[in-house]
Amino acid sequence: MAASLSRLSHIAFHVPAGTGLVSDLVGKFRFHLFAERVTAGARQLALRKGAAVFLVNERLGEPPPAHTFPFDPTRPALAQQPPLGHSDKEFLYDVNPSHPVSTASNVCFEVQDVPSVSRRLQERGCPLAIPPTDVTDDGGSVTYCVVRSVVGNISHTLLDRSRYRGAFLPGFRAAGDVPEGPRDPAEATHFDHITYACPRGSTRAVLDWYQHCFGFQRFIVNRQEDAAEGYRIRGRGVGLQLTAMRYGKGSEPGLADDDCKFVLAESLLEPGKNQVDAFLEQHGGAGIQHVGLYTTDIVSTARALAQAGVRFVEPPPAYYSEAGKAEEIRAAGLDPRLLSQHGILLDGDGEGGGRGSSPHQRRYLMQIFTQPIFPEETFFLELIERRGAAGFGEGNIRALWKSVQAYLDKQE
Ligand SMILES: O=C(O)C(=O)Cc1ccc(O)cc1
Repeated sequence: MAASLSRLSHIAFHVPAGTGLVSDLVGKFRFHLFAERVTAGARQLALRKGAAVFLVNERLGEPPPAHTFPFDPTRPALAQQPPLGHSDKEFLYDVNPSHPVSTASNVCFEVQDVPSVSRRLQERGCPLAIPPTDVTDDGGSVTYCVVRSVVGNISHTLLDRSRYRGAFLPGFRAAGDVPEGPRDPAEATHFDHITYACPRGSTRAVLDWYQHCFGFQRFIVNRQEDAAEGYRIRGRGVGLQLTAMRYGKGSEPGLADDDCKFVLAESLLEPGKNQVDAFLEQHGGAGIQHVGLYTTDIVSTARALAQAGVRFVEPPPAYYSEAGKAEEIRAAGLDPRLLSQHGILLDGDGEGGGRGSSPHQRRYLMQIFTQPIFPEETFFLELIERRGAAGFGEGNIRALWKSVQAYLDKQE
């Protein structure tokens, strides 16, 4: 039997000190710092927004921050590790990825029984980077292990925190201020999805690995999707293949609405620059390209984050005047001017959505994408509000793709 995952715990970044990630997450994205661990060589900070938790691992005492490190995308990433002077024991609960650029590289899950999950993974041929390990402090103890995935630098920490009552994990102390007052309108509730940028032709092997090791199951993101190939959007300058998967929870058959989905994105051979290939080149291989934060009120969330300084990708100028777009937005009970003011995209996912359907059938989603949050064209965040649509829509993806392509062309 595959190893069974209970729920997503957090997503971890690895960055050199001084990248500004923590101050951006707090000041612009309105995450709240709630726990920290500091050693001579590392700072680990846990930040929360609703149920979405990021762990930022900062390497201290390291010479140049990522944007001044002379990264050469034509050489293999692993040959270019910056000259670090710290031991790989500095980061608790993770392997040290020593990645040449800032990266989100660990998706951590809670599991019920780490030793049994580790045994199952080993039986399935998945070697552990860190075997089952106990960590204890005054709040109790946690057992964890780490497995490296088959995708670029992505690892998975698997942990059992059922015997722990502290702020986050043993070794961390509570930090930051607990937010007071009314609920923040910019609040996001949880991680909706995590999208991996994958090299061309690798999706099948990735799906097989997650299915084999963790019992992930494929799910359909759009009615137009081909069962063998995934959802392919191509032509007019776009070439993208999406395949989605999600984890089953042991004996529980379905997924709760707020469970995080995983999306594998590959570029298809089409002329011009694109977001997936730019990621692979500048990140130095496959990895987590973006994370979708779920909100129940995307207009308020986007407005609050923009006011705090978050920079979003601007949709192509013609997006809101495309045939039928304004009617589609009005039919959803929304004001096209309001969405265009904020740059929010609206689309059906091909399942009873979109134009021409009667209002009670309409299922749609709204999305807005941030610009990359590091100096490279790599990781970005997304806000997503779903009204019945569980997948993704072609219109939104085309709009994002075109905007990014125009931007990348200007960078030449
Ligand atoms: O729309 C989303 O959030 C997706 O996850 C689909 C997607 C994947 C990769 C891209 O470069 C752009 C869009």
